[in-house]
Amino acid sequence: MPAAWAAAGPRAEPCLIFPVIFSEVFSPVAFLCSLYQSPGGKAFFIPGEHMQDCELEFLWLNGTPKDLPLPAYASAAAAGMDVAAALDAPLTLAPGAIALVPTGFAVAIPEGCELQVRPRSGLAVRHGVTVVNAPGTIDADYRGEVRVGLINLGPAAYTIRRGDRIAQLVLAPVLRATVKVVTQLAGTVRGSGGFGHTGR
Ligand SMILES: O=c1ccn([C@H]2C[C@H](O)[C@@H](COP(=O)(O)OP(=O)(O)OP(=O)(O)O)O2)c(=O)[nH]1
Repeated sequence: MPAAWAAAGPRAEPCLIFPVIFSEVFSPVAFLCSLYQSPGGKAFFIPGEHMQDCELEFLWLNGTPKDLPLPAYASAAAAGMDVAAALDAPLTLAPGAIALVPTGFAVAIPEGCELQVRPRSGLAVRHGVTVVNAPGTIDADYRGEVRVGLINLGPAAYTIRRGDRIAQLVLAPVLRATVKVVTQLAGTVRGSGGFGHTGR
């Protein structure tokens, strides 16, 4: 995990220091979404116990349902919380069909983070049912119902029932850019080569 996030390097320094100072002083929650600046100038996420402190507020929109679980991690180190369909009636997705499936809740995400709506690999590989806009983005300032856009890419119709786990929610940090117009970009070896220019 830390290696996967390691990347920002010295140029990210100004935007990394603020969240650390801010979070350490004001918000233990936001701390988890912050980057830590090492003496060597490399940025990385602090692994370990801090990552378990982040609190997401969930609000059931139609009262707490007796039959639906809260989004939950299925294993000790799972990255995503499985989320269940809050359907009133079964929904059959014909091959090629898309449906927006309700979850029955809204969330308040710590500023500086997003929730990604990602497919469950079992559903995708076994039945071709996946998140059509994967990864869906739940913005920190969104207060509407979280919904999951599903598409059936498989050859057979697939029925989703209330309580079925349809996707997973992954909390992730957000870096926002300041856009600056320039007349020339710094040169690189790759230059404008892309779209397979290095071969198969
Ligand atoms: O899978 C998703 C994706 C988005 N949303 C909600 C939360 C998100 O904050 C909002 C807007 O999503 P997005 O910005 O991806 O959609 P848009 O088409 O650009 O809509 P908007 O113009 O409202 O931003 O819709 C979901 O509930 N599920």
